[in-house]
Order: sequence, then C-alpha cells, then structure tokens
Amino acid sequence: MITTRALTKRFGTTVAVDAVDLRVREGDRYGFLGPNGSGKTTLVRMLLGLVYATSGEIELLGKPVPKRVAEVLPDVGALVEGPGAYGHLSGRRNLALLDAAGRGGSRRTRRGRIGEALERVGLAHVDQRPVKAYSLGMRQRLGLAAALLRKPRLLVLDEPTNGLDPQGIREIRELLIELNRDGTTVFLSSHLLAEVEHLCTRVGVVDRGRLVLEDELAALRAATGRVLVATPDAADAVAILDGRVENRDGERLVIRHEDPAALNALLVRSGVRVRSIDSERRTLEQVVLEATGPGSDRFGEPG
Ligand SMILES: Nc1ncnc2c1ncn2[C@@H]1O[C@H](COP(=O)(O)OP(=O)(O)OP(=O)(O)O)[C@@H](O)[C@H]1O
Repeated sequence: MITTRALTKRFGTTVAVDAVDLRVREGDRYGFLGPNGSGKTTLVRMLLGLVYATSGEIELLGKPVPKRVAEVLPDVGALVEGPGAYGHLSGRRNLALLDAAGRGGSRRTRRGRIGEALERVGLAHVDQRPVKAYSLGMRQRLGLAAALLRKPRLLVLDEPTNGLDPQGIREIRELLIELNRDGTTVFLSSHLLAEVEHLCTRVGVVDRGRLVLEDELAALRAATGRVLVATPDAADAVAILDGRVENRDGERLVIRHEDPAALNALLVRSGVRVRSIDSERRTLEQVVLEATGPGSDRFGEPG
C-alpha cells in the first residue's frame, strides 16, 4: 500500500527525513511513532505529494509519487495537520463543498454519503452548527469525516487524536478499527506510545528522521521468557521452584519459565494456589527505548 525507498528530505542543513524504507501492507493498522520534530509530518506530506522529497522513492497503492499521485488520491483519505474548514459554514455544508470538489460519487447519492460520514465520526447531531463553534476535537472529527467521504482504500492520518479528550480518542480508535475491519488500510502518525499500542497491528518507529524499527506489534511484544504469578502461597512456590524465582513482591512472583500452562500445572499439583498467571511481555515502551537509546524519553510527551 505504501512503500518508500531511501526517502530523504532536507530543509537546508536539517535532515527531516533520513533514508527511510517504509513498508505498509494492505490491511495494516500501521502506527508511525516518533517524538515531536522527528519528521513524521514531513514524511506524511511527502506520501501525499504535498512536499517533494530531496531524494528517494515513494509508491502509493502501487503508483509512483508524486508523478502519478493524482491517479491514487481518489482512493486515499487524508487528515494532515489540523483540518481546514470554513468556520462560518456548518460541518455538513463544508463536507458538501469538499464532496462537490472531489471526483467520483454521483450528486444523487451525495446527501446520503455526507450523512453517513458525519454519523460515523459522531457529528450527525451537531451538523448544522457553524464550524467556528466546534471544539478542536470536533474539527478533528470533521476532518476525518472528509477523509471518509469516498470510502478510501487507504487512510493517512497525521496525529488524528490531537486535541481530543479520552472519550473522543476512544471513539476515533474504535472507528478506525471498524474501518480497518471493513478493508481500509490505516496509516497514522503519533507521538503517543499508548495510542499506537492500543490501535495498531504494525509499528514503525522514527527517531531524528531515521526509521529505527519496523515490525508487527505482536512480534515486538514477544514473551520475555518469564511468567508472572500471583499466589497466597508465595513462600511455598519459592521453595518448590528452586532458584527460578527472580523476584518476589508479597504475593507476586516473577519466575523464569517459558510455559505458563506447564508452570500452572506444576504449582497446582504441589498444592500452591494460583490467583493469576501470565507470560511477561515487553511493553512497546521498552522496545522503543531499546531501539532509540538515550534521549528517547521524549516519546509520549503530551503536546
Ligand atoms: N518547511 C520547513 N522548513 C524548515 N524546516 C522544517 C520544515 N518543516 C519541518 N522542518 C524541520 O524538520 C524536522 C521534522 O519536522 P516534522 O514537522 O516533520 O516533525 P514531526 O515529527 O511531524 O513533529 P510534529 O509532531 O511536532 O509536527 C524538524 O526539525 C523541523 O523543524
């Protein structure tokens, strides 16, 4: 869906995007994660043909960008850097203007199409209010509705939850998961680890313009080879497990073991009551910190 090869953008002496090889496949919910200023917006704008690369190649839906971007844009919904809208017009009217300006879709089905997009982003009940009375979150949703008008195969979203409250963030997440289930590939940039961890199936981590990591979230969050156990019989468990307990904190134990099911059977057989048991997994935060090294505490800062 999206492939870049050695994609680079310089602004004077600043290398905003540095030799990035990105691969987004059909059906992905791809999280492009990086701290503020790491080059996300620049890359997203290049993908859409809004900014020219200094060097490197981009393919969007199989076509080279910017050369043939006009052919693929009708299949791409985009939300980049704060949705632009006419403040004195209603949300519905804004969408109607956008819809009329775009290609595809007949006039006859316009009303339904716009209504459906507003419904999907939860704006149907306020659609007559002028956009200048909208909160930032409502504007963000309107931008998303605009991106949905033509039922895109690919959605490209730059920080889509900026300015939304936790409830709004959850609604957008659920909407994106639903759209993805219906076949839309989702590519979004974010500086929030938790957002990407909750929403995405595939993750690319960018740090100072370089892609330092790209993989399936499930692979990144592989089991650590330890099992977390909670038991009221912690002392007995420590005695039985003979040196394999790495840490004990009251009822909670960290045990070196590959297989929680086998460990559970062993403990129960030995008369140890098990309240909970699970494989320990690395968090995305740990993975990212390892990949980016010192200074990467900039991830996840609000702003
Ligand atoms: N038009 C421009 N002229 C000069 N430098 C620019 C321009 N656009 C971006 N930059 C620089 O390129 C780098 C990457 O910026 P970019 O906006 O792409 O990062 P970002 O990860 O999207 O950050 P944010 O989330 O804050 O927008 C920054 O150092 C920025 O100052």
